[in-house]
Amino acid sequence: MKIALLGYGRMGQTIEKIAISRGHDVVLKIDKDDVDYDITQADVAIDFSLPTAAFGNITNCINNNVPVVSGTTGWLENYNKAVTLCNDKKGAFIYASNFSLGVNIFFELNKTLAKMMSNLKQYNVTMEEIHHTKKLDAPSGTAITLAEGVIENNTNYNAWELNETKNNNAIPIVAKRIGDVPGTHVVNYASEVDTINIEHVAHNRQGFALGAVVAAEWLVGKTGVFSMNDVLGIK
Ligand SMILES: NC(=O)C1=CN([C@@H]2O[C@H](COP(=O)(O)OP(=O)(O)OC[C@H]3O[C@@H](n4cnc5c(N)ncnc54)[C@H](O)[C@@H]3O)[C@@H](O)[C@H]2O)C=CC1
Ligand SMILES: O=C(O)C1=N[C@H](C(=O)O)C[C@H](O)C1
Repeated sequence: MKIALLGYGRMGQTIEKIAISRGHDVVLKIDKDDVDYDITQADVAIDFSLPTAAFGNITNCINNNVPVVSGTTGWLENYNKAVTLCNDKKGAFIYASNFSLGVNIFFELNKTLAKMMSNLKQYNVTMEEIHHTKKLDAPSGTAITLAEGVIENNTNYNAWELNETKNNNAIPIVAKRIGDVPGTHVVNYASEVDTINIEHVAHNRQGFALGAVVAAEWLVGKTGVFSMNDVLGIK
């Protein structure tokens, strides 16, 4: 496959190595100063750019009929517009807050635990995410997906809040920025007598990058808006 990388930072460079090792050609490496390029030379584009750049990159791909995978976080106020455009143009698009297989299993574990805890009002849920100091957005996209997983499956919560909660029905998410941490997420249920924690720790960026390349391989030839659950066959 001919792959365009939209964003050639930490993730773009990791994805390039994995794409080449799987037999693909990286035909475009687009970063902030590249404004004039022909996206149609690629079979598929993979966007890991900035919150302010992702929506423009995604719409450019859809408008040019190039399937696009995006892992950029922090731009989701425009997600529904991207979905509408993709459906109107009969394009192909996948966004995931986290492309790693392990986190996608963790998302399912989180939903199951949230359901089990729904009737146990003595437990309060909190979340913590830890990332490197260069990360621009907070809370992480993954923490937002985890919070949404609790809200959909546990009637005690209907919102999330960053750092402090003023609302009893909101899930507090604490965001920490430390060194070069690739990504750690903890979901914690605490009562007066005990605590249950589930935790995912990324050891490096390889899992995110491999998942994005696998998603790109899966997307080519399809029409529609998809999720990592579609790629991984998770119901
Ligand atoms: N969904 C997932 O599995 C993962 C998502 N991410 C997200 O991916 C994004 C990128 O992360 P990193 O690579 O660590 O960041 P980074 O800062 O290392 O790379 C982003 C690159 O995008 C470039 N850029 C700026 N404007 C651009 C434009 N208009 N078009 C293309 N590139 C442009 C920047 O110059 C930079 O080189 C972040 O939003 C991060 O949260 C990161 C890891 C995993
Ligand atoms: O910025 C990062 O590095 C990461 N961002 C994603 C997020 O916001 O959830 C995924 C991963 O945790 C790494």
